[in-house]
Amino acid sequence: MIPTLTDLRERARKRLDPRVYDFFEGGAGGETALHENEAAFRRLALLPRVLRGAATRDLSVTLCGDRLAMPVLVSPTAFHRLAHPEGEPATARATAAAGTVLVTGMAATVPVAEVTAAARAVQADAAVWFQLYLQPEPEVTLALVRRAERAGCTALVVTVDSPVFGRRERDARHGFDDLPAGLAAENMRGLPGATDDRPRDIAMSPGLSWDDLRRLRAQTRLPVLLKGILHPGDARIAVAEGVDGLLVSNHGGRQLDAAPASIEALPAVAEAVAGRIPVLLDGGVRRGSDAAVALALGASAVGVGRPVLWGLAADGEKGVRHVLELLRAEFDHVLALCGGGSPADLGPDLVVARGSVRGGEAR
Ligand SMILES: Cc1cc2nc3c(=O)[nH]c(=O)nc-3n(C[C@H](O)[C@H](O)[C@H](O)COP(=O)(O)O)c2cc1C
Ligand SMILES: O=C(O)C(=O)c1ccccc1
Repeated sequence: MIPTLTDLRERARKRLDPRVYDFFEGGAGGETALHENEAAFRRLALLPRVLRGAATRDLSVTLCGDRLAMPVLVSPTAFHRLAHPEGEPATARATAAAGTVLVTGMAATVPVAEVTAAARAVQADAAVWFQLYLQPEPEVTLALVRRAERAGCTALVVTVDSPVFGRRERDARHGFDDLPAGLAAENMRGLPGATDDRPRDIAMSPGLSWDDLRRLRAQTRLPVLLKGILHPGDARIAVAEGVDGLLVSNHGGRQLDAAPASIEALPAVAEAVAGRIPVLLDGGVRRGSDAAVALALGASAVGVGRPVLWGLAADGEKGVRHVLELLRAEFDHVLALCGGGSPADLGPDLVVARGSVRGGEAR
């Protein structure tokens, strides 16, 4: 039997300390946004087209100069060594083998240069992006950006949905508020606020504005994507500011619990952006069909967070390889069943609401 994501999640649950499993799995508040991310996909259906003559399929997409073998990438998640002793390098090898992008980040338990090296050992031109939270002191942010540049990262992903940290009730119940001895956010060493044996804490910065983003963009030649955009007004500002891409996300339901499902926020953001920059989506993507729905509604690619942690906890690099191969095979299959030969063949006319007799938008 080929394990599905559900099987890997169950294997992860059995292997992990319940406090760690709940840290990975949980959301903010009553976990409405977390639940809705998956539920909203189930309220949508694909209306397949037929006889389109797509004899072969090419799943690849190009994003900010990097070519991805499929429109599924690995969203940044904290602390991979909590899932598996090899941590981020194992994830990086599996992601490189799948030919797609790993977004590593500030909360990685292995330094970014070791993560990019692991990816490149598998695939010489493997793409690794770096996620960061802008720190209140611009010089600290700049030091992190230089680390990412030196490590060979090819884009920066600035997470903007976390002016304050989400209220995670599972973590509060367990009293889970620090990493076990021996694990740390390794990219935060040697920065102001760090000591010899403890890296600087990751600060959330409610005072940030578009000025801070402009400063960052003036300090680097790397493309900058914003992660955690939900409002079309912010998407319009981002385009006007010259941002290179957006990631529509409610942070996997871990920040604003009252936020809509990512897939429900996507159409208005895609409309505001009108194709000028790539729009990505993460949150609740568990099937190739979810990726296809997101692409049809205007995403250029999707990210997965928790499924990668399940694979990593269940079986290390091999588990992550398996997760990405399942999503690739399912997406390829759904594309074929929709009569498509490439991601560009998926448009909004293919998506309808379940439970409505006439279905969806006017076609
Ligand atoms: C355990 C965990 C840790 C995360 N850490 C980060 C992080 O450090 N930075 C960030 O921008 N997003 C972080 N996220 C959010 C993910 O990047 C992503 O938005 C989310 O997991 C996507 O939803 P999914 O898990 O349903 O695929 C984290 C998510 C999880 C589950
Ligand atoms: O962003 C997150 O969701 C997250 O869990 C986290 C935890 C510690 C540091 C940074 C992010």
